[in-house]
Amino acid sequence: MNSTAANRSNQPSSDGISEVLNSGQITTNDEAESLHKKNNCSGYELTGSDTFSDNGSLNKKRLHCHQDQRRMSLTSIVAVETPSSTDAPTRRTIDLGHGSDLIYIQRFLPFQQSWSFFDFLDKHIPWTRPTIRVFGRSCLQPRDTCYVASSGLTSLVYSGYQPNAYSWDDFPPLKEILDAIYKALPGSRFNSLLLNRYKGASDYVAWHADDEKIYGPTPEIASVSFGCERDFVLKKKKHEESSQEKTGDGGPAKKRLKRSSREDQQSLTLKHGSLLVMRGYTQRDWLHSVPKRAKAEGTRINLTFRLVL
Ligand SMILES: O=C(O)CCC(=O)C(=O)O
Ligand SMILES: [Fe+2]
Repeated sequence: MNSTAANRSNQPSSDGISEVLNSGQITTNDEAESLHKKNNCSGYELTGSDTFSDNGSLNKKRLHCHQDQRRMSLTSIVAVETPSSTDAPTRRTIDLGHGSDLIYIQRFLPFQQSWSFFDFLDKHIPWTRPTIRVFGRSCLQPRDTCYVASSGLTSLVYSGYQPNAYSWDDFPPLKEILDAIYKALPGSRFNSLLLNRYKGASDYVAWHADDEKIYGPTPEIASVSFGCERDFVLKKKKHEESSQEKTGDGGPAKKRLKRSSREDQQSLTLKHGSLLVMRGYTQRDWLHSVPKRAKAEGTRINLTFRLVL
C-alpha cells in the first residue's frame, strides 16, 4: 500500500517484518479518544471480540504513498521484480507462540499483475462505506468494504452490520487470486472474502480479532494486499481478552499476568502483491489492526479470504 517512488519500486530491502521495538509504542489507547470522535469511530470497531484504539504512533517509519507512483520508470521495478526461473517467492513463517503463527510472502503475485488486480477491484467492486455500531454508537466505518461468499453460508455480521454477500461469479479475477492462494497453501479452503479499501491516510481498521463463531476456533485467514503499503500490527490479547486458558495452555495465573513484552507485538509492512496468512490461535489470542498513517496517502485494497464452517 505504501507507494512513494521508493516504495513502489519494491526495492528488495527488508521483508517488511519487524518486531515492534518499543513496546510502549503500541498503545491500547483510551476509550476516551473514541468517545470524543463520535462520528468517525476513531480507534474503535467491534468485529469479533474486543477492540482497542490506536494512537497511530506505533512506528516512526515514513509511509509515503502516491497513487501516481506507478508511472515511475519501470526499469528499476523490472530489475528487482523479474524472478529467475528458480526463484520462488520467499516465504517467512512467524511463530507467535502457543499455537499461533503467520506466513508472509512479500512477492506473492507479480508486481504488474497486482496493479491489474488493483485497477479491476478499485473500479468494479461495489464498494460501500457502511454505518456500523461501536460501543452503542452509530458511526461510519473508516474504510470501504464489500463481501463475497459462496451461497448457502451463514451470514457474516460484525459491528451490527450484515453485509450483502455477492457471488464469486460476479468478479472472475477474485477466482484467479484464490487459485494462486490455493497453490501457495495446498489443502486450504476458503469460501468467503471480505474486501477492504483504504482510500488514504486516515482510513484504517481498529484493533480487532476475526474470531466470529462462524470461522471456528482456529480460522485460517489469507490476506492479499494491493496498492499503497500499510503497517499491519498485531498485539497479544490481555489474558482476560483471550480464551487461551480454556484450553489449559495459559500457564499459571502469575505467569499469565506478566507485563507485555516485545514478544507480545509484531508489525509487518504489507506490500503491494503480498500474502499474509494468519493461522492457528491467532484470532483467539491476538488482535490486529491497520492504523492510520499520515504518509500513506494512496489507496490500498486488501482481501481477506476466510472459511465459514
Ligand atoms: O486490511 C488489512 O490488512 C486487514 C483487514 C482486516 O483485518 C479485516 O478485514 O478483518
Ligand atoms: Fe481482521
